[in-house]
Amino acid sequence: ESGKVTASPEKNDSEYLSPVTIGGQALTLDFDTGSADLWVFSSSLPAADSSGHTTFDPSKSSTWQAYQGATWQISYGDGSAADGTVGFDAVTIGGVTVSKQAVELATGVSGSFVQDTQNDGLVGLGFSTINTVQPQPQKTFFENVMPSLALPVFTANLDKDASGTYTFGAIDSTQYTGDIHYTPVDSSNGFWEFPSSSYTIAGGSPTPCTTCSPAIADTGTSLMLIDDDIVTAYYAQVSGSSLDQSQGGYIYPCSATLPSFGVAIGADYTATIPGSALTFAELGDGTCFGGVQSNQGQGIQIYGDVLLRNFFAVFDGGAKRFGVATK
Ligand SMILES: C[C@H]1CC[C@H](NC(=O)Cn2ccnc2)CC1
Repeated sequence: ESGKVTASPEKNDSEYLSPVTIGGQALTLDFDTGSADLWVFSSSLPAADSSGHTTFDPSKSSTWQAYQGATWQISYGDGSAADGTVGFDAVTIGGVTVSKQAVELATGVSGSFVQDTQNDGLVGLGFSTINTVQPQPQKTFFENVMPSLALPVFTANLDKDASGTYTFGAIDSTQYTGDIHYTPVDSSNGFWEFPSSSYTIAGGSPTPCTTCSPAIADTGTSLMLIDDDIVTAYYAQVSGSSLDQSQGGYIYPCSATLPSFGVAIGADYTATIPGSALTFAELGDGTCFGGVQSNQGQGIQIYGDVLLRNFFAVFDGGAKRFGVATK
């Protein structure tokens, strides 16, 4: 089997939201390859926290099975967090169903989730070694459905300020051009992680960097969070740019011309993003906030939506590899 769903961008393409049905209830969730918990706003949340959101009410699902005593709590790279209880229910994405998927009910959510009223929760598409359910980590939707998919893959075809597609179980050749360039994935940290040991700024042949941190493909992160030395070298090419503490990153006059930025996807492909696609947001006073920002020395580079929306991306759970193609 295979299925596809729309991925609709929020403002500034900060996240992409997709329709999911759980126990017959429709919610709008953020597919996140950088985590492995499927959690939803629940009817047990305080009304002040769930106001504006669609909530899942287990008492209204005839197929809900509570997982007595199980709990979960997660915190994300942007400082957001959520926690709660667990059960099992039928989860359908694009017509593909897992009959007994672990569904984590939020009884607590941090402020940024409360405010993001279009987002009713997350579908983690990382590896279940980082699932936070206690006493027993639970498998992701993709891990559960993989054996019944025509191909053990899902693809992300995100777009700039336009709806894209997530597809499970097929690689739709109408969604990309040329070859798909794959790299093996090291899933030992729970991420779609691969080496990225060269880069380009303003084109040219790639600069090797033996000290460059490995990278992860993370649909749940808006920006590209890159090793500090590379980010410094990038904005040295942007006239009028500066590191603005209050905004929390590099800003520049929106009239500036940004150089292209290319990053290695494994050993033999450089994914190059044109400068015109590297602004994340206009701050409203003629300055712009860059899509390339520092990873604050985290020892991992996070290739989020600023990269992914420029390519067709393949997450291959069968061969444990990640691939990109132009489109
Ligand atoms: C080390 C990495 C740090 C960045 C992590 N990404 C996220 O936190 C993405 N996200 C999801 C919800 N809100 C933000 C992935 C791990």
